[in-house]
Amino acid sequence: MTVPMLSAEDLGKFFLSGDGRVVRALDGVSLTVREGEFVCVVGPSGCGKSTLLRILGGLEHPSSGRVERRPGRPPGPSASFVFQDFAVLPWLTVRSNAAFGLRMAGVRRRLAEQAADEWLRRMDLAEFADGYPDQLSGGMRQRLALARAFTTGSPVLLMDEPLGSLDPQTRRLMQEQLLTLWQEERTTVVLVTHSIDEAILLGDRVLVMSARPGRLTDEFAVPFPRPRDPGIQDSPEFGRLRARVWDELRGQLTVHAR
Ligand SMILES: Nc1ncnc2c1ncn2[C@@H]1O[C@H](COP(=O)(O)OP(=O)(O)OP(=O)(O)O)[C@@H](O)[C@H]1O
Repeated sequence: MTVPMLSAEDLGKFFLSGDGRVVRALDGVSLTVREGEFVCVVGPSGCGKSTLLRILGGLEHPSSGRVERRPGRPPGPSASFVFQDFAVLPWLTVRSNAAFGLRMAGVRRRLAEQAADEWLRRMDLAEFADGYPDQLSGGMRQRLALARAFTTGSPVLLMDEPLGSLDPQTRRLMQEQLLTLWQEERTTVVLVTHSIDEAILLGDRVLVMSARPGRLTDEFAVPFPRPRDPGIQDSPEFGRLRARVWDELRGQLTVHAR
């Protein structure tokens, strides 16, 4: 748990908006994510959470600062993304979608599909393997997106509000499933969410970001032992931590609203 898997030092990011203005999205963001750690990031809308995740995963270059990732073990992509909008490919079968990340990494079809089938089974999607994503419900499509990310065997999963478009009941079930899966896999995860409860339920640490330009303003260690029972959400200790995180986040929202 002590080996750094991913670290960012003094990240800054500027964008040029459509009307020629400079948008400062991130400023002085430094963080270290240890191997096997589950880190959640909360912050006001538009504060740069997705930008941070994209930079951590190498989809975007920072304007300043740097990111260091430990090379993947076993060889393969160094990070896999899971997005809110499922990002499944409608013209590919469910199996080919699950195998997609590995295929893109150059793994032969048969091996990639074997790995995909195993993850589809674990995600209760085995019977849909030959079907297409439009035959799946929203929750099932998001399970498919998770299956694809886990199938890659990538040591780091970067999740951008992965459960954000699910209805509350499905979201709760998915949180429980993610909790169980993570406990089995211990993959290093950075997850962006708007839900404080989700961040505390899933994470080892909750990082709070300021309104734009995004900076990390505070972090909270989550004291609940693993394996975690989703029932902890009803405990007084959970309530107290929720209140502390909300206090910090509300400060940032208020600054933003002024
Ligand atoms: N490619 C881009 N070009 C111009 N501006 C961008 C680009 N990407 C992001 N931005 C701007 O940078 C800021 C941070 O965006 P980002 O999507 O990272 O925020 P966020 O915290 O993930 O937002 P939300 O919570 O609403 O998903 C926003 O003002 C956004 O408009």
